[in-house]
Amino acid sequence: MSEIIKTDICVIGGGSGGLSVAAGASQMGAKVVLIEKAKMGGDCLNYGCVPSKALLGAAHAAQHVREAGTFGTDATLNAIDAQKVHDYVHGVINGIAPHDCVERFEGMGVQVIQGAARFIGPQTLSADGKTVQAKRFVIATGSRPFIPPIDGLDDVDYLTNETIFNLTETPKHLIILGGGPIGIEMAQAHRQLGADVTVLIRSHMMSKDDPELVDFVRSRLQQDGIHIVEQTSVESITQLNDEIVVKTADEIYTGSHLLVATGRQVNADSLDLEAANVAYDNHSIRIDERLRTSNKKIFAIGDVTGGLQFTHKAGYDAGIIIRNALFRLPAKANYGALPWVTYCNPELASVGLNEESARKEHGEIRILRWPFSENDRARTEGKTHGLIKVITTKKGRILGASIVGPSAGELIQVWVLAIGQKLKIGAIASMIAPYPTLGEVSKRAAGSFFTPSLFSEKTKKFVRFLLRFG
Ligand SMILES: Cc1cc2nc3c(=O)[nH]c(=O)nc-3n(C[C@H](O)[C@H](O)[C@H](O)COP(=O)(O)OP(=O)(O)OC[C@H]3O[C@@H](n4cnc5c(N)ncnc54)[C@H](O)[C@@H]3O)c2cc1C
Ligand SMILES: NC(=O)c1ccc[n+]([C@@H]2O[C@H](COP(=O)([O-])OP(=O)(O)OC[C@H]3O[C@@H](n4cnc5c(N)ncnc54)[C@H](O)[C@@H]3O)[C@@H](O)[C@H]2O)c1
Repeated sequence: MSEIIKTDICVIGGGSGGLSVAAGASQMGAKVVLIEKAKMGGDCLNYGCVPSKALLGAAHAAQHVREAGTFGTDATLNAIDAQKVHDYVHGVINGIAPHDCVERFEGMGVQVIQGAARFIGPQTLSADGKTVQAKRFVIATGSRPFIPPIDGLDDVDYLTNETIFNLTETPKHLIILGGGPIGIEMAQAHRQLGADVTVLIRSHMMSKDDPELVDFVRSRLQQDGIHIVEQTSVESITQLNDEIVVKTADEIYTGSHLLVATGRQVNADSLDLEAANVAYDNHSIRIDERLRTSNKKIFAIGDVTGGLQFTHKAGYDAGIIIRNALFRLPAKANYGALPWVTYCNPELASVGLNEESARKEHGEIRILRWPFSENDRARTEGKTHGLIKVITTKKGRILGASIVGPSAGELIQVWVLAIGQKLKIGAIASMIAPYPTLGEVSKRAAGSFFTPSLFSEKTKKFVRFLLRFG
């Protein structure tokens, strides 16, 4: 007979979403069981956000040295030690890991089971030889790399986000399949760390972002020396000794390493969801606005629900779960003010509607732009490659904002607040921004909403009229 554990909440998956639910629920007095089959911290800590941003940190450090001459500094980049870069990346992971570890969660009162969970009934699951019965379940099992069915791919040694951060040598020539955030961040990181890089993309690079802003990223990557091939179709892949040969409809590419970054596959298939009456398909577990699955006692959050797949989205979902499952409030998820950022140089950050979707939803819109080349701080720092683009209604309600440029991920936050709080453009235009800061681009773009009426003939006439009275 297996041990039977009865609990208030059982969370499956110890990644960004699951850990947030477990920590919140246990600290608010619920009895919580957390089941994790691999590494605590999930993708973000071990194979995602943290190692990718640490690798980019190392790459940008190398690039700063290469570009130091612009500022009159005589610096030479002598060598990049790939083993030390690897150790740096893993040092960063190890530094954050205690925050997500089993001991910390057990210290909060969470019972952690290390094993793979699978449902054996609508309110029962099994993991590590134990049976767990819970009032509510939360599925937070994340996603894994989607491997496309390309002829020969299964027979070559390819990398994914789960293995690329283990490299201790710089690839001579890295071929990347995919031009989403993983492909683009990894392309720049490896190029700036000394590899030749070719990116092969079925559609356009960063297709979820505004093409006008993506142009800035594309030109910078090309300037870095990255070979980007868009709208191409990979027909076959073979390995000849140490060389990987990728054949497209028009060309043959030969590289030393291959990274597959062609999207994600949700981790739903091994949970025996049929036993729990939870509906799902290859792309996601089906949920309603309250993040309940087709079994109302079982919630699903984060990557496994498909759609937007970000750590802060999984964290936001966790808050919705706490309100629904613990406080019995009918809280609904609303992703209208959920930002996303690709952390290459220049960064590209967005929130809300883009130009195309805003036109579809609102008809007549206003588009406000301000280039970083007109920003004094960007000039002093030599970082003028970029643009802010803001979309409003005719009356000035903010619908969306995108920024490509230095620190875009930081600068977008004022727009996240504005959209979340339904502020009008005048709120940003009237903000006093310290001089000289990059953030002035937001104020200047917002201010441009009023330029046509403020400096119009009508205003001039009115001012001249008022001046007649002394
Ligand atoms: C290379 C890369 C870079 C990224 N960079 C960013 C970034 O900069 N910013 C950002 O916001 N997002 C980024 N992301 C996305 C982010 O990592 C994910 O959106 C986030 O980790 C999703 O959290 P989650 O809790 O849904 O899933 P995960 O963090 O993947 O956690 C799921 C956990 O469930 C476990 N699990 C699965 N099945 C079972 C089972 N049957 N039983 C028990 N446990 C199970 C897994 O082992 C895993 O630990 C990046 C992703 C990648 C791949
Ligand atoms: N900075 C961040 O927040 C960040 C960074 C990395 C990853 N992520 C998350 O991880 C998710 C997955 O990232 P991703 O880049 O793998 O996926 P993606 O779905 O965003 O992009 C997939 C890319 O692969 C291309 N593609 C698909 N099949 C192909 C084929 N057969 N040959 C060539 N190209 C092909 C597509 O055209 C597209 O460019 C992202 O959507 C995001 O949610 C976020």
